[in-house]
Formats: sequence, structure tokens, C-alpha cells
Amino acid sequence: MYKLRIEGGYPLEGRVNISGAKNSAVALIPAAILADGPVTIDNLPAISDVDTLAELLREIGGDVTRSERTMTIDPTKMIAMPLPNGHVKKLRASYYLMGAMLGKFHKAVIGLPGGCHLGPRPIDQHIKGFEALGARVTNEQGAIYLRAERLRGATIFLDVVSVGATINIMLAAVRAEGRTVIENAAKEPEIVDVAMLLSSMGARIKGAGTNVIRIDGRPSLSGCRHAIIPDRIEAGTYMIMAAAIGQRVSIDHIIPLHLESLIAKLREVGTEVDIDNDSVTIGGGRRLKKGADVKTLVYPGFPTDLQQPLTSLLTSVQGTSIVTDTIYDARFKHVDELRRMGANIKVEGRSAIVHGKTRLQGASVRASDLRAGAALVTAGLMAEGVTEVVGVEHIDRGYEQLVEKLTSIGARVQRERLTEDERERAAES
Ligand SMILES: CC(=O)N[C@H]1[C@@H](OP(=O)(O)OP(=O)(O)OC[C@H]2O[C@@H](n3ccc(=O)[nH]c3=O)[C@H](O)[C@@H]2O)O[C@H](CO)[C@@H](O)[C@@H]1O
Ligand SMILES: C=C(OP(=O)(O)O)C(=O)O
Repeated sequence: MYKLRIEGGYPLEGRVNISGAKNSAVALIPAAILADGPVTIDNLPAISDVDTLAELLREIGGDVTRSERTMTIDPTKMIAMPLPNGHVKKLRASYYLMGAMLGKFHKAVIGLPGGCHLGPRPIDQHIKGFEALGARVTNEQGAIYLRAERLRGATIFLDVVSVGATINIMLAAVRAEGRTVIENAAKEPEIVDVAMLLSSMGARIKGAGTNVIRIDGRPSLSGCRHAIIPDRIEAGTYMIMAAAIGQRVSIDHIIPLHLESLIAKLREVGTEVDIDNDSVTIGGGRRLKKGADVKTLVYPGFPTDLQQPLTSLLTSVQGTSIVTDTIYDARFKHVDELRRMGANIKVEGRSAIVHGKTRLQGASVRASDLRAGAALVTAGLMAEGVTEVVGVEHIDRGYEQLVEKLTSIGARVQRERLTEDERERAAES
């Protein structure tokens, strides 16, 4: 187990390359199950969620080979092996094995997924979709059992706009008989990415990226090659860090259009943002002028996955900012840790009320989830003195080479092994 040791106060300067999107990668890897030949995925991020999924596909008989940023998955020998426990609990996206295995084998047994603890994260809309396609779905001792004689296209209206349910229903529907229509679908760029991969396999999908997706099922799908889109959340995290303590930082290999809501918010608090074709530059010294209210919303609204790091930035801005998360009701575990560092933040219901401006002080803090980790690293970079962040395994789920990337732009960050004492304390909490 590791911790990050951050010496705060060193300004960031230079260029950072952004990796492929976690939330695409974790759907594209299970999607490969649906093909009848090898699927090659390029621009794969080196994160632990990807390693876990590769392991899961191997468990069900997949031949998975990997070179630096490319993974080839040959699904021809895969079987519908039950996965009620084990690796499935390590990440959220193991739920995509349900849709993909149901589509391919008409049956699956998958343990309820793990992932960040952000309050209740039900999967009722996924199940409603599978049932509409003709599956029988039961929950037995924490594992979901899915079985269908035939899968037939259906019209499904999602009661909640859900990224996971939209993708999972797409995965099952591409091999169902006839037409499926997903209404009130989520519109995130990662959904478009998944639709592109499935289309390259021969699937017929229209409307991905809008709130109505139409899918005409096919009896078989072929292998293909596909490159993952850039990670807008990783990019946004570095943009926030640069706004918090940057001189001039360019964030490269991104799609700026995917970050419009963050760019608007950063400008609102007084950050200079220059946009190029595939990069943005945050820059020219710190000129943050006033607090801002932020409400997380489904895409293209402000992403909940950037809410926590943005909160760290807002501690350094004069005035009061209100950060409201409309997607998750308990995504505020970072707040107690920021308070340890001197932040003046109060949580009321779904909102964090941030009173700035505070000069944060280094402290020992715990990342309870992936983006809480990003928020605490951001705070550590801004703070006076040394910050130690434990819970690094959460950060490793979604940030490729965080230490190396930050060090390359002037941060003082190291990954250190936990001492015996620290390991014991981590096990107790
Ligand atoms: C692996 C992955 O891609 N994770 C992302 C995905 O998570 P995930 O797919 O889990 O998030 P959803 O879009 O499904 O969740 C949105 C909201 O809908 C609720 N809900 C969802 C499904 C359901 O069946 N019933 C239900 O009530 C959830 O509790 C949540 O309040 O989208 C989230 C919202 O952008 C991001 O924070 C996560 O990073
Ligand atoms: C919540 C997140 O991830 P997951 O859905 O995989 O837990 C995230 O990426 O911020």
C-alpha cells in the first residue's frame, strides 16, 4: 500500500498529455465479448480498472494480450462462466459484463459491482432494460442472475438518465432480434465512443449522443479496431490543478468540446483559458477573483466527477461558493479531509458551502474514493507544507501515472510505501 507525499506551493508549468478515457475503456473492454473475432482497442489508459477488467475477461476464457497502450481481446473461446464474487467487486464497470454476456450468451451471473461509494448507486434501470429485452433477472445473495430464451428489441424509457444503464442496454440490444429504442438516454461522450466501437463491429446504432438511441440488433458481430477518446475527467482535473497553482500549463490530446462546462466555470472564477484544436492552456499566473456556484448535471452539464477537485480550487477563491451535486447525494467525503487542511466548508444536504479564501495547510488525509483523491492531491499542491494522502489505490483506478505527470510540470510529489503503523491504521479505518 502506498501514500502520496506532496510538498505544496510549487507552481505548475509545462505540458501534460491526457490518456484514454477510463469510463470508455471500462465499457469497451466488456463490449469485446460481443464480437465473434478479435477486438483491438488503442489509446488504453494504464489504470487499475483496466487491469481488473482484463483479468475478468481472462477468467471467462478470453485471450487478452496487451502492449503499452493497446489491448487485443479474442473472445472466441469465452464461456458464460458465473462471476458472483472476486474481481467484479473491485470496480463499478463490472456491471457491463451483464449486458455484454446477456447479449452474447443469453445468460450471465455477475456479482453486484463495486466502485466509488457516493451514496446509493442502484442498477434498477439496467435491470428494467434487460427485462424489457426478454431476460429474467433475479438477485441471489448479492449476485445478479440473468437468463433469456430470446432477446427481442423493445422501447425502454429510462426513469433516471443513467450512463451505465444506457450503455448496458446498448450492449445487450446489439445482438437482440429487432429494434430497441432507448428513450431519455444519457448523452455522455463515452456513450458515443461505445456506439462507435459497436458500429465498427457491424452493429446498427443511431442517435448515440442524443436522448433517443435506436439499435437494430444483428445475429453476429465481427472483430474490429478502435481508439479510445481522451479522458475528459483526467483533463479537467489537470485544468483545475493548473488553475489552482499553475503558471502556464497546456493540457494536450483532449477534445475541448467535452470540457465546455468546466471551461466556462474556470473563466467565471477568473482563470485564463486558451482553447486550441486538441489542447487547452490554463495560464499566466493566478488571477482568481471570485467564488462561483456550481451544480453538477448530466452531460453537457458540469460533471459530478469534477465536483470534488473543483471544491479544492474554490477554497482559494475570495467569497462564498456553493457546490451542489444533483447526481449523487453523498459525494462529499473529501470535505472532512479538506477541513483538516484548514478549509472552511460546510455540507448542507446535497451542497458544500465553501467560504474562501483560505490558505490550506499540509496534513495527513485519506482519499475515500477516486475523485476525493484527486481533490486532496489538488489541495496538497496548493497547501503550505507537506500533505500525505493515503487511499492511493482509489486514485490508481482512474489516473494514469499521476505522480510522473505532475512531476513533469514541476510538482513535488512522491509515491511512498506505507509504514507498518500506517498500514495498521489504514486497515482499522
Ligand atoms: C464507470 C462509469 O462510467 N462511471 C460513471 C458513471 O457511473 P454510473 O453509470 O454508475 O452512473 P449513472 O449515470 O448510472 O448514475 C446517475 C444517477 O442515476 C442513479 N441511477 C443509476 C442507475 C440506475 O439504474 N438507477 C439509478 O437510480 C444513480 O444512483 C445516480 O444518482 O456515470 C456517473 C455519472 O456521470 C459518473 O460519476 C461515473 O464516473
Ligand atoms: C465515480 C467514478 O467512477 P466509478 O463509477 O467507476 O466508481 C468516477 O470515475 O469518478
